[in-house]
Amino acid sequence: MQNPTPSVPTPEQIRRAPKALLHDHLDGGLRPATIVEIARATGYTALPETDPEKLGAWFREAADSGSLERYLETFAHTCAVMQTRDALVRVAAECAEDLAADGVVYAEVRYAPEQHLEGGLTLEEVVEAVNEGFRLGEQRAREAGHRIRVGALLTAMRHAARSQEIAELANRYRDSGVVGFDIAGAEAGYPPTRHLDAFDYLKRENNHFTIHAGEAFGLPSIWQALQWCGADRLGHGVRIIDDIERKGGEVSLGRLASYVRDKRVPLEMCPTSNLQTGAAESYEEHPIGLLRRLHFRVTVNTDNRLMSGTSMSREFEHLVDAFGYTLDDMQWFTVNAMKSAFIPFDERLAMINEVIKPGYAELKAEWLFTPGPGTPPVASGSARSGS
Ligand SMILES: O=c1[nH]cnc2c1ncn2[C@@H]1O[C@H](CO)[C@@H](O)[C@H]1O
Ligand SMILES: [Zn+2]
Repeated sequence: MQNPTPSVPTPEQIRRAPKALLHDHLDGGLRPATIVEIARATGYTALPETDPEKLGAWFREAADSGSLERYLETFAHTCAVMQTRDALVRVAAECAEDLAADGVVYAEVRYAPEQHLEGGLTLEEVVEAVNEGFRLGEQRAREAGHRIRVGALLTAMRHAARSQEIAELANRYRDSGVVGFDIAGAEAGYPPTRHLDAFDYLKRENNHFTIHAGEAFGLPSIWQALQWCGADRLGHGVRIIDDIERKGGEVSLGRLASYVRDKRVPLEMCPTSNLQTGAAESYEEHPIGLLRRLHFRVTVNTDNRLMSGTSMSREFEHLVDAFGYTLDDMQWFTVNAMKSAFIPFDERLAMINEVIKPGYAELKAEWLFTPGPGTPPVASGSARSGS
């Protein structure tokens, strides 16, 4: 038998492969059945569908509009059912369980605490409820035979004016479950420089942050996020492709693209989400293919599992179909993500060396133990030697 590697992984191998996720919205990943149940229990009557399957389809279709603004409108319904302590604990626990069942071993999950105050919770109570949910989900995952570690990123909404407050909140909880900060929401008209105070504060505190940039808006947004705000990572960053010129087989990088590659700035790419908001045309044409070839620090992410009907495994399946990626490529993306995580260096290294690499090594060795064509069938029943 020949070593079939490097071969295209099967969906089952993709699911079992250890994965690291840096960009996933808590309010973009609820189970449709949970939305329906919480809506019923809390008296929220504005859901467009009350059958879970139809509701899931509604989210995918409504988000599939080609515009980031329309995509974001769908979050009104998920946020509406995330206004009580119990709901937040439940949603966060299910998030950790769902990611773990999909083979995610490390996740940074983000949400905007300011969007969960309508039921009377304080910002602190929101953070504590979500943290409690993540711990519960990690424990349930362990009981089900999966290992996952989840950290929270606190998001400030870019159209609002609470970023300083949220940055302080992220700093206060940095040793208890919160690993960093982010800004999200409509990009056009709301440049990241509106929130310079918050970023300056976090830098002075030696804390970490990522910025949604270069998704619906182009290079100026990426440039500001990096050179004015000092972002550690870029949420999406797909438009960096606008600073890369291709003529025939020749590729040349502009100053900003060079900077991003030279400084190993992590790009949190979310292919399916980009197709829905119009930031990319198809998986085959998604900039991730070129950026990976050019050795940018690219990572693969889900963004919003509910709105995009996706999971980490599904994102990888699409990329495997489009680009023929192998387990080695998957490992490369996963190690990139782990290197770019906001937890301490020693923990990242241990995750790479003790969890991710052994996980891929095991999958890559599977061909050695699959029975070849000449293998005799296993005898069943009474055929015992010497009797
Ligand atoms: O792809 C995105 N781009 C910008 N903002 C987003 C995206 N996905 C979700 N959110 C926004 O982030 C908030 C906190 O999780 C969500 O409520 C949504 O408004
Ligand atoms: Zn996002």
